[in-house]
Amino acid sequence: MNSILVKKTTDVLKGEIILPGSKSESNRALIMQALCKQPFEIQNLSIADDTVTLEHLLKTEIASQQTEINVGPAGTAMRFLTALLSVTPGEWLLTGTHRMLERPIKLLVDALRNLGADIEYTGNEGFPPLKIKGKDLNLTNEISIDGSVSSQYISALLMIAPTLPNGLVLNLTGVVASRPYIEMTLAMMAELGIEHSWTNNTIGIKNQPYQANDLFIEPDWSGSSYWYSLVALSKEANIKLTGLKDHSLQGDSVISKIMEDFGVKTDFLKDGINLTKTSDKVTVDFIDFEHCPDIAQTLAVICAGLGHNCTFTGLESLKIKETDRVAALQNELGKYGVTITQEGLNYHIDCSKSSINKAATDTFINTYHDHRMAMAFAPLVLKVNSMEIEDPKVTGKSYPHFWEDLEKIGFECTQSELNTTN
Ligand SMILES: O=C(O)C1=C[C@@H](OP(=O)(O)O)[C@@H](O)[C@H](O)C1
Ligand SMILES: C=C(OP(=O)(O)O)C(=O)O
Repeated sequence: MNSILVKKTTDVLKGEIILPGSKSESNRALIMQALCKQPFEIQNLSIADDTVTLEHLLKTEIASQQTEINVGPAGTAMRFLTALLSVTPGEWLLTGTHRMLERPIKLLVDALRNLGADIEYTGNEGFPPLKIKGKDLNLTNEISIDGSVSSQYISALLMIAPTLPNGLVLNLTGVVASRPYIEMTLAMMAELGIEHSWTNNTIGIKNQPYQANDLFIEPDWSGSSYWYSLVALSKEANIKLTGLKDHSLQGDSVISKIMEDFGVKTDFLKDGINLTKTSDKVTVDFIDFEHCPDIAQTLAVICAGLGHNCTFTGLESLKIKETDRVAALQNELGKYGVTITQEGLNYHIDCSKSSINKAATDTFINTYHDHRMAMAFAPLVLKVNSMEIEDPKVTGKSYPHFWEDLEKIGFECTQSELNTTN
């Protein structure tokens, strides 16, 4: 496996970055395109590996009735295709990477089975691979699902809902996590003419046709978080992120508000946003990530970089993502003496024994097949002089040109064959 040596060449960051399109918006657009009877265009589709994979699966493998459908590490593709293939005539084996086979899917499979789907586990009960026989789902049109584990299950059900003979009445139980992703799904469906009702915890969608309408994918706010981090950890910075808008479908756009408390100002321009560093002071010590789990790693590293003790909550879903992200953060921040300790649902980040900023340290960062581990840690180089990061290609999952963009604003990134046993 390769690694990348990242060095800073300046403390003053200036430049303009073009982020990839949102992978969440892109993957929804592709599923809806497959469900819509008339063609439409998707503009600014993400170049993320997960989106490229999903597009290939839909337009080539599923279209030509290949039986084995492998989503690789793409969680949304796994969950969205489980629902889509349940209503697509054919016999399918849906599988993914080793880690994907550890990511739970029982709640979604149970919900689909209650609607009438024919799905079997071919490995461990509750986990992919799944053997799916696609058919009409007409056992009932009203089901319940626990909303506290993954919003992806709910988005998957909602997207097929208008194609079900009697539509869908979906009751959400428990505390609904990652809610903005459900709102994103419904908002994009609305762009394609789909009406819904959402009263208390019940979402209703009648049987109705998707209506063709070209979709535009906004740049990725989750990917913007690494640039916010670079600005927060710099001495001086002025970075433009092209194309991002104030009113976004992406819940991770909340990063612009969160970062005000970390001394980063966001100016919304006609064609993007401008980030400037305004202060070294941090004015927040408790952050809830229940509705924006993908930016938790970024913020943990920002706190470590600024030597700021902080309590995080809403991290439950992090344990079932590309890796156990809480454990991964504990291991890698631990290399700098920063600890994360759990107390009930709260996680305390303690920098009192941190080696960051005290002396130049060359540390090897393991990435656990997780794009966000690599990208969340890279900005810390501003405080530690240089670091070596495992498996640079891992960023491809959402942001393939991340290292090139870092070089553009003045970092040296040198890829090398890894000869350690890390
Ligand atoms: O629907 C989506 O596009 C996503 C939903 C979130 O997952 P959970 O709902 O499992 O938290 C998020 O973490 C993931 O990166 C993308
Ligand atoms: C959790 C993520 O993706 P997924 O669940 O789609 O694999 C992510 O991109 O951070």
